[in-house]
Amino acid sequence: MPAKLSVNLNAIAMLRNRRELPWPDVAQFGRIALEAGASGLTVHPRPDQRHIRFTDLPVLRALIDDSFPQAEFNIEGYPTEEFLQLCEAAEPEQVTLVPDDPTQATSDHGWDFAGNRSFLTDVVSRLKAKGMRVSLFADGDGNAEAMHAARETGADRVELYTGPYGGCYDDPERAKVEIDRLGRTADAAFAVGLAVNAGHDLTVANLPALMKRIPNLAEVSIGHGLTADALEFGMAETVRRFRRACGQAV
Ligand SMILES: CC(=O)[C@@H](O)[C@H](O)COP(=O)(O)O
Ligand SMILES: NCC(=O)COP(=O)(O)O
Repeated sequence: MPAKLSVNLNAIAMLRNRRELPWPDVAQFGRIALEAGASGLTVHPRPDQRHIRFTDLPVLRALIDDSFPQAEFNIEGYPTEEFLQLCEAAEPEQVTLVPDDPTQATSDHGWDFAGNRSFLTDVVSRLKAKGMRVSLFADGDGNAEAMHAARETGADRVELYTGPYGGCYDDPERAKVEIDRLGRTADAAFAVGLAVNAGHDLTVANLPALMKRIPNLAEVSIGHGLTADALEFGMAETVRRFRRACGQAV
């Protein structure tokens, strides 16, 4: 079964926020992704709104509802009261809870499930009562007990944090070690009845080996690598368009 692809729009939003201008248009890039067959859109609104702004959420919700009703909206973040209220207003199909500190540059670890059992159980139950699927960001460290504890919170899925694997792009031997750890974590998650997502620093180059070890991955969410490829593969045509606008014969 192929994994679903949810396109993370944070990097597009970060480019937009460099200027007080409405481009690149986050919703337009979401539309392009969904027209190209992506299964859904992911955003990770951080408290300082440095990339996704809270006002992006209803726009993306409307895009999916009006034009891509089969697609899913996935909102990721640390479950503050503000974040939970944003989710309740945007009604994403999936919420991915991430143990981020507000000052973190990006997500870099999964939950301590045992240490946050009661907090996570309350949050999961609040979101599920409103019909949202809940996924919990998890280290891919092969810890089977952590998957038991994740299951006990009532969550539906875990999202394996693949950053350490993504960081092995120039070290195939270390990549094999990380794949093995991620694979053992996924096995433990499946054994307790959790479905498994994965994300962070995934690329066209590193996805196939991950899919081979975890063929039942439900979904991958990808932003940074996918946006980098979009720039690379769209650059030549864009330069030609600008040359035409300069009056050049192209
Ligand atoms: C949970 C996760 O791995 C992604 O959401 C990642 O944190 C993207 O966030 P940034 O785009 O802010 O780095
Ligand atoms: N959940 C991970 C995600 O949405 C995207 O992470 P990245 O591809 O931007 O590293």
